Amino acid sequence: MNPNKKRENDDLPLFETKAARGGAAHKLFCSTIFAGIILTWVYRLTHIPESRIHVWFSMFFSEVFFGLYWIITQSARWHVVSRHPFKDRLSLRYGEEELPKVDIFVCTADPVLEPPSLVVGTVLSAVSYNYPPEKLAVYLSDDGGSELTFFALLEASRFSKHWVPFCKKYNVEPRSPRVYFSRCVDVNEFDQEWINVKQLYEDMESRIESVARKGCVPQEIKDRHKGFSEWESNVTKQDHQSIVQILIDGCDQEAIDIEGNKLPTLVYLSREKKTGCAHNFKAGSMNALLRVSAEISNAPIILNVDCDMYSNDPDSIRDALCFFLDEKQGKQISYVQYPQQYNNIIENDIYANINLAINQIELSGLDGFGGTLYVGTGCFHRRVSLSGEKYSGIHTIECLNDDEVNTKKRSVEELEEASKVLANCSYENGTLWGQEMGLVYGCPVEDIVTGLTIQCRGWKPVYYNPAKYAFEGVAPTTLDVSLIQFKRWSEGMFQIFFSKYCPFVYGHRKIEFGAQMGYCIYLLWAPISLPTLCYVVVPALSLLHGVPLFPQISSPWFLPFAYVFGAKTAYTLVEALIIGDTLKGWWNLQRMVLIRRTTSFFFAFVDTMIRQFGLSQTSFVVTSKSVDDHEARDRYEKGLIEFGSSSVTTIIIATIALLNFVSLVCGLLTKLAFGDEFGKFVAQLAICAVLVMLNLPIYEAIFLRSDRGKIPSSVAVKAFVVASILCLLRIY
Ligand SMILES: O=c1ccn([C@@H]2O[C@H](COP(=O)(O)OP(=O)(O)O[C@H]3O[C@H](CO)[C@@H](O)[C@H](O)[C@H]3O)[C@@H](O)[C@H]2O)c(=O)[nH]1
Ligand SMILES: [Mn+2]
Repeated sequence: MNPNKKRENDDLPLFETKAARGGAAHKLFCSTIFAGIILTWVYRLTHIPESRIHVWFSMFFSEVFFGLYWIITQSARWHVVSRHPFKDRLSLRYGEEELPKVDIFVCTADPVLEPPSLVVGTVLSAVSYNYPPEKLAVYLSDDGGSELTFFALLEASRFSKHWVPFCKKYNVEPRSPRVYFSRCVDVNEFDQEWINVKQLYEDMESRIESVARKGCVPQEIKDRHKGFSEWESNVTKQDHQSIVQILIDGCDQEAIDIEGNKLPTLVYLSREKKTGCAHNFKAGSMNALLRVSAEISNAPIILNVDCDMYSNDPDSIRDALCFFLDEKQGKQISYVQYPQQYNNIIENDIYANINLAINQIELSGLDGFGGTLYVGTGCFHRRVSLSGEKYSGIHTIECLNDDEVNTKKRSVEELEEASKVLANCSYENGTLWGQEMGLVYGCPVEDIVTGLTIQCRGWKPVYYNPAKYAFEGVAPTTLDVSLIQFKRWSEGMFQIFFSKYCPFVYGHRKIEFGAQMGYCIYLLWAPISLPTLCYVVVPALSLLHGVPLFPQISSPWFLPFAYVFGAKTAYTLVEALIIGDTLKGWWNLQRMVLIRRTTSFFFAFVDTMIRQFGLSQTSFVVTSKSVDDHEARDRYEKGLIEFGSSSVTTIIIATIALLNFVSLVCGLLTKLAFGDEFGKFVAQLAICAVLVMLNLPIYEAIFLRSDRGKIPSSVAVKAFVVASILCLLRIY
């Protein structure tokens, strides 16, 4: 390292933080909406009717909830910041040999839902980062305890000898061979070498897939690697001993690729599972990874990705390091979170997977208050903060390179034996793992609650959203899977709200108030189902029964209602367009918000309530990342919603659609002729009309479609019955 160079560059920060523009106008506009909201409340309280008070108050309750919730969502829009790292300054300041070690954790849980060929794509993208290989170690945690996954990883360790030098030589991107080769068909970019590597990859993939199809590894293959002996006893997903296999030992001089360069360490881990012994899902797996990696490589920086989240940018480790290594602010940074992005989103994003508002605005807004979320994947951590230490200001780059483990120089076998103990069920008994150490247990969104505890210990996280995606995963391609995911999330978040971790209590005086509010945007997903259900049912029913719920169109009180609705809608639309969404994308999102709120969030609310009375246990339903059904895949690509088997969900969706359709038609027929009546019911007619427009694909799925993804007639009939009963109920 040139000392002069070092000096002239030393004062410059390694990253900068910019505040978003447009503050004042935005704040003024928000105040007018706020005033409108207050006026609607005033109207409800000053115009209480003499009869049917419960109906009136259900509307009032909903409007109060929506109003307060809207205020909460503003917290994430008040102080939006963006971060910009300077990689070039980093490389001027630190030589390659001075960079810290990085451990990469990949989690998988099920060889069927998460096909091993997908998992090794992610692993291969991790071993081929543009980073000194002797400083990298990649760990695969397999909660499925599957020999199929182990076989795939073993294959990948061999293929990496060809893949890593090939990537670096030709600067291949992205570095998941699965994605890379699926994208460029038949471009003989680098001639023979390209063809060779592609052939090697395809051979490997077909071996992995044929073994996966068989469901077991043939004996002659097993005989060739000692690791398979672990599966000689009866190994099942729920019951097996700890398995640790170091497939590539970075310290070994022989661990080199075909060009003679070193390779990163590669480890397979499957922690012990015992029936009757809580394993705490992904949090448990991450904690086992934390301990095992501390034994083997003990890097001060940890990158955590889900098995479907391959690295899309081979340089992102260096970006993340700019935050941790910045002389002034770096010390306090606990984690650097990247957005969750997907590579299978189609143009007509029917399930609204793209999450633009969350990724482009809300997480940056929370970052402005020092409270950006840890979302479980695509996140770089400082090991000490993830393991539970408080921020104390002493963790600097010198400590980062503190390297005592390697000096012990133990053999692979010794390391494996020592690591197995750390991955045993009993290891955590009587310790603070899962409470004060490592990821927090007992919540299906272990990531969110863990991020919160880290912030409350004095650390400051960073959210970094680069133009070039750093990670890409697989988004759900059926309605079922998408709703399962949202149910797990909303349930886990609501559970946090009710636990000792409620940000207003737990975070009091520890994190900023804006961050406490920002958390609640997500923590209150589940209960917002109630006012939403009220708003999609009550105005429609009241319209049918001739009960007006809103001020006359000629009354001045009509204005605040119209303004609040119009301004909020315009706000979300303009925001969506500014951050790069399309009109169609926004419209799809409105539909999905309606569906999520009335199904996933509602079920999550009910289940959380049941759990409060101790009647059920926390669970974690892993989502499927493979679409074997080609017809379903076609429908996804055509933008047709796939209504699966989950009938209760579909009944709710169809009932709401039918109810509002009937109310709108009857309402128009009976009210349109009488000018005075019409004026009284304009708002209710408008609500029904909006809901009917949002639900057009639902009517299509009931009446017009004939494919297998449509709403089955049996479900449609049930929805008819439920809707009719609702219409006949004399609650008025
Ligand atoms: O017992 C388990 C269950 C899950 N996983 C892994 O956890 C990850 C996430 O599971 P997935 O089914 O893909 O859930 P998603 O809804 O896509 O996950 C999001 O939400 C989760 C919290 O609900 C976070 O843990 C994830 O990081 C975040 O990407 C996957 O890699 C799984 O292999 C385990 O390792 N062990
Ligand atoms: Mn996932």
